[in-house]
Amino acid sequence: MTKPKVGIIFTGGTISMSIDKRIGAAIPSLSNEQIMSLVTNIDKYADTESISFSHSPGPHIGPKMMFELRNTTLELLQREDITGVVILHGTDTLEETAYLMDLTIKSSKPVVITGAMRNSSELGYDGPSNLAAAVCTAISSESKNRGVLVVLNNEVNSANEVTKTNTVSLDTFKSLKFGPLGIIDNDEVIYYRDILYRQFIDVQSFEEKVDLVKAVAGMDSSIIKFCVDRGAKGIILEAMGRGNIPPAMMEGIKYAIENNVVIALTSRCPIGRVYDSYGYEGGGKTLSNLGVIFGGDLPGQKLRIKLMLALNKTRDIENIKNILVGNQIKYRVDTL
Ligand SMILES: NC(=O)C[C@H](N)C(=O)O
Repeated sequence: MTKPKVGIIFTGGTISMSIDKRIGAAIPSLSNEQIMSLVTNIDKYADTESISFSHSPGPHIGPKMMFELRNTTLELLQREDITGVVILHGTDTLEETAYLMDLTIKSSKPVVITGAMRNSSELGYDGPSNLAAAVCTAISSESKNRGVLVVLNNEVNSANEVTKTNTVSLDTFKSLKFGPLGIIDNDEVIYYRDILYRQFIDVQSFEEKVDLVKAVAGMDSSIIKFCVDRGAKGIILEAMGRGNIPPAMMEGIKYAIENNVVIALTSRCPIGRVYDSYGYEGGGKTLSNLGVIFGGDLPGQKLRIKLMLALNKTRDIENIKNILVGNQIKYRVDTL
């Protein structure tokens, strides 16, 4: 019987690291072959093809590399002999890469991103088990049409929903509102729920100049003005609670909007949608009246990725709003 073939793209991250004795800290060091050799018995399940993309820690991967990785992934997905793609990635920026790829790849084949929280010098290195679980997920026909998936600690999460929640735990990737889509048990992926909609933004590039500003108690307008003056095209405002900011930031918001900088707002709370429910100075209503877009329930770093893509497609504020929070360009999973 022919086995399914999985393309495995290596980008770096802790899964490829060991402790360098001279530095006394972890750096990328394992070769692709060394990592693969630790995933014992995987050849019984799938044929694999390794693709070397980079040896980068997560924080060294920016939107440009994410987009290149998306292109490399697309090339693999277009091949008939490839059943699915697995990507090894540093966990620090994994959710941003996963989300960028989820929004820009329209394929029914599984794309699964994994990593590790412990490097290969540590007791309990979780790289091999995560990689094995990712391959099991990529070869399952059940994984088709579910968008980009994040697999660590034997859980499958949607790129759309997942975020890194814990600096050290193996169980760090969480879909905070509704939990994982499924689990990997006994080398098999079992789904408990589906995502209703996926979103596709048809772009070949992204707008680089999008900043993120977090609102803190007593903050003024200086950071927002700085972003505008150095050429930001968009700013993600990580506001307080339901979507409010200190009054002294209002001047900066007005300045940004006068200068055609798109402001999209999300909350610094880890769970919940933003809404313009407060009318006091700096409250959500005063922001939406100025033209600030209320960005749903995404964490700031993911809303930033989405705005970067949206700004590459259109500069029209209503169209941008539709891409960020509208329903019309979302497509049902089963239409693929
Ligand atoms: N666990 C990890 O992969 C964290 C590491 N700092 C990285 O993102 O490369």
